[in-house]
Amino acid sequence: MPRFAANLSFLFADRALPDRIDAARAAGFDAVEMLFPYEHAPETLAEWLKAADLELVLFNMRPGDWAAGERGLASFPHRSEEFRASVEEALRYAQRLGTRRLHALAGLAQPDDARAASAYRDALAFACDRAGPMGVDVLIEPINGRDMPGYHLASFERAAEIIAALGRPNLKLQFDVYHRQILRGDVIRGLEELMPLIGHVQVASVPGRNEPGTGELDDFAVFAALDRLGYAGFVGCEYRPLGRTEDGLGWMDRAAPLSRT
Ligand SMILES: O=C(O)C(=O)[C@H](O)CO
Ligand SMILES: [Mg+2]
Repeated sequence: MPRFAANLSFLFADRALPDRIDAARAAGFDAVEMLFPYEHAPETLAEWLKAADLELVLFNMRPGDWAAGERGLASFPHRSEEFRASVEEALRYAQRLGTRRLHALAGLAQPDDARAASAYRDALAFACDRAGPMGVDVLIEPINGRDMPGYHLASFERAAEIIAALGRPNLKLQFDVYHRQILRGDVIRGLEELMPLIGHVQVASVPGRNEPGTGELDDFAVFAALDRLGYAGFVGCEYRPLGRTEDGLGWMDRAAPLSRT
């Protein structure tokens, strides 16, 4: 079964970050991911993670003013300096924390806005060229318009086209099973077709975005497909627990009965 990473922006969210880290370890995770690490110095985060023997496998570049509703900078031509600074900052964190995957959020701009599309490609090329020599992948994630209305990247086909067009080996797809099911369905076929492009997978039930196994999809069949396809990366648990996180982790025993100690 795949290796699961606890998303610390979603799981154990009723406590402070150091306690979330400890809780993830206590629950049997070896790896974690989070939306944004920037409230804490990288040295502090590195200490907390080391003490819990956890790997931080993914986080996002700064998205602009998240609290004000911004959802990324990469598709705004007039904010390219800010985007580039966010790449440098994320790479500083990644180097200190040993993180090999950074998600670049596109921002809220119509998918058919040609200036936004061109700025997005330029921004991704810059990020990849900076990250490549450091062994870091840049990820792009199609996000459904119900959760994020107006998001620039709302199509798996378009994500694949951008990856092909840019020709950067470290530009990868973040395949979130939850978004895929809402945007497109055909999840396992999507994994089969897109596997060579996939750098990270995330999971949550549909439609509730809760624990795997609580929605309309057979998430365990999806995990089995990842194994069959030889997926060697992580599956981020990016779901909203229905109750206390610990009380809802029974799905992990069903998914990977031998991996929790
Ligand atoms: O919303 C998601 O699915 C994500 O993975 C992003 O990081 C959004 O911020
Ligand atoms: Mg996601």
